[in-house]
Amino acid sequence: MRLRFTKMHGLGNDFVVLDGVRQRIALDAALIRRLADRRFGIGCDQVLLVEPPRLPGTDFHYRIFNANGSEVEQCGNGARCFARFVRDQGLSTQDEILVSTAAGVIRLYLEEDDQVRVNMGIPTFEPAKIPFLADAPALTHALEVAGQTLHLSALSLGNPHAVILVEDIDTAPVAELGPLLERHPRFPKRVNVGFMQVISLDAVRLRVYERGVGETLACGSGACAAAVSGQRLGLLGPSVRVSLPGGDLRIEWQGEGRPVWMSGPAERVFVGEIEIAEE
Ligand SMILES: N[C@H](CCC[C@H](N)C(=O)O)C(=O)O
Repeated sequence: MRLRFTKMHGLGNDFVVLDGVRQRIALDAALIRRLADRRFGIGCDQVLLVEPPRLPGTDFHYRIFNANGSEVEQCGNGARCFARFVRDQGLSTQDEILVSTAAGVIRLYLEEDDQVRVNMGIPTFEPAKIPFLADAPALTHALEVAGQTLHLSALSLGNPHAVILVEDIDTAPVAELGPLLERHPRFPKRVNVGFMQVISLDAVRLRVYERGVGETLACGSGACAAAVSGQRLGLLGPSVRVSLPGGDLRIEWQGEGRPVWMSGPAERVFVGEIEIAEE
């Protein structure tokens, strides 16, 4: 069977986007891993599946799969590419698109200058969503990792994030600490790990070791998690430029109980077809 796909990226965080509205697609973890494989498949950090709406008042459903085949609740860079995809494919003519995900409903806005703005929902510090915070939602928590005591913040944007403050992201031990934290027992659903260097009240540099992938060139939900954590620590204001290795995102948050807004680009790279085994 031939499966049509579109290759896209948000600041180098790259995706295979599948139209599940006009083609019937049965995805399983093995097929996801094959599509994501940079040698034996197409290659991407995540596979995004566009599906017909499941909730009244929404325009689409959005499923997200990490390269390791795990299905997850949220993908910020992917949401921007989702909006660009449905417009380019003629699946929608709207500038505002309401999409249900495993984490709830997100609202996407296509803007003139090829930017996409996303209401990423309200960050939560509830232990039910981020069990790490079961011992009271303090602002930072000490955690022993590889003989070091790390001080990290933790929160959920639908998907789980830990954020560590570092002096310089260029020398941050991302490759060493990322995998150890990603699968630390205190994060039973594993976790995305952000290493944040605060530059000023409205600018940070960030690297993210993503759950189910490894370090990516950018992480939209990770940028939101970093900006929210920094604001709660009194280090950042309500509007932050987050500079990731792949480029910059603008993140805005008006405080507890309010949604986080993310603005940034979404690019299409190529379209193609891949042979997959019949069902
Ligand atoms: N690795 C993430 C999903 C993708 C998030 C990232 N690509 C983004 O732009 O938010 C997780 O397992 O929760």
